[in-house]
Amino acid sequence: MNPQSGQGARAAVLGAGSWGTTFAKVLVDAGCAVTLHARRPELARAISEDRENPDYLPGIRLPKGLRATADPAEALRAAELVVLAVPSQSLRDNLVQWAPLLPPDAVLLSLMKGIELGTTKRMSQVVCEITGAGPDRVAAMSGPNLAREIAEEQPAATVIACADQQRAEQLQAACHTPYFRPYTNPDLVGCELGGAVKNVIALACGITEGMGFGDNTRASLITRGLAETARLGAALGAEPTTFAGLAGLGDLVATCSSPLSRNRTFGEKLGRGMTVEQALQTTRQVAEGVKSCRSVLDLGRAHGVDMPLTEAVVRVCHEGVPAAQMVKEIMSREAKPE
Ligand SMILES: NC(=O)c1ccc[n+]([C@@H]2O[C@H](COP(=O)([O-])OP(=O)(O)OC[C@H]3O[C@@H](n4cnc5c(N)ncnc54)[C@H](O)[C@@H]3O)[C@@H](O)[C@H]2O)c1
Ligand SMILES: O=P(O)(O)OC[C@H](O)CO
Repeated sequence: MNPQSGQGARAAVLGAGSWGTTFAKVLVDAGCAVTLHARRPELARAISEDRENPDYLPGIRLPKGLRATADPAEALRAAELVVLAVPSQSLRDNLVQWAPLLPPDAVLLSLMKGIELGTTKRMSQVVCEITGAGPDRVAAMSGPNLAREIAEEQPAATVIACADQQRAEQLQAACHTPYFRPYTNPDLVGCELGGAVKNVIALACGITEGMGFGDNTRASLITRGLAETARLGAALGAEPTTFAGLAGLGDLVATCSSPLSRNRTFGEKLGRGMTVEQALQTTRQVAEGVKSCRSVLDLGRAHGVDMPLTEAVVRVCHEGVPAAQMVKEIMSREAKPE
């Protein structure tokens, strides 16, 4: 990548779901040369030739310059920037296959919002572990970024988090368009935690929405969800101000409020009485919080952090506790100062 500016970088985007495809479009619109990797050849063909991803972004016209391939080696050839956009729990397996194909100096950008089950690692930690890349080459992007709105070029902002400020600025330049405004932040831990925990809180918001509760309930969940995210962040060395920013409050508000959110929608189905298995059958895209609620809770427990909303979501999603009982339990917790 050009050391002064990431503009015009050769980029590979691995994962042609809704966010990978949308971000590939953003990069093309910002002037990068982009190849998108889709697992299925027929989807790669539709993206390259019909300029549409009918499975994940139907009706969105993709830019002419966007090429897609089902061959990861072809996507990664001579890439200066490698963008990772697969479900969090499948990153490790995918990356083990892709690692030998990665150009040695490529910058690695994670778009994922989850915590790995079993290891409780953040996605950038998994990337460093599998690829051997140092923290100066690994970054994460997080913020209020519902894919479909951005694919429609509705204005939005985001955060590029990297320990290396110059790297963060390169990435900022690589994806800055008239409709997509990236900020930088050196707090990788805080930005990644914000993205992972908001999915869990969005599930809680969806559940209460499905039960028929309104805006006071949602605002209470957002605010107390932010409090437990910030507590976890403090225990892990994040900057408190990150949680007041786009990757914290910004993403919480967007995800907890939007009918486009897969996590909120999933929660709504649970709140209306579906089981997790029934809800899973109705959705093709990933709702990260369903799995990450357990790893977030494990992370909190390992650091002695109280995360009552996360715990409540785990109980509904994985322990068969009815949503109504969960609400009763949350509301009757010991009274305390804010
Ligand atoms: N969609 C959004 O609005 C959005 C916005 C910001 C961040 N994110 C995050 O980006 C990441 C990717 O999300 P997405 O929305 O693109 O997901 P998606 O479900 O729309 O697509 C997932 C993609 O990963 C691929 N994949 C590779 N290995 C897989 C496996 N083992 N199982 C399932 N799919 C596999 C799929 O083929 C598909 O192309 C998630 O962590 C999500 O939280 C999404
Ligand atoms: O659709 P969701 O719930 O995965 O949320 C998408 C984005 O993370 C919103 O910023």
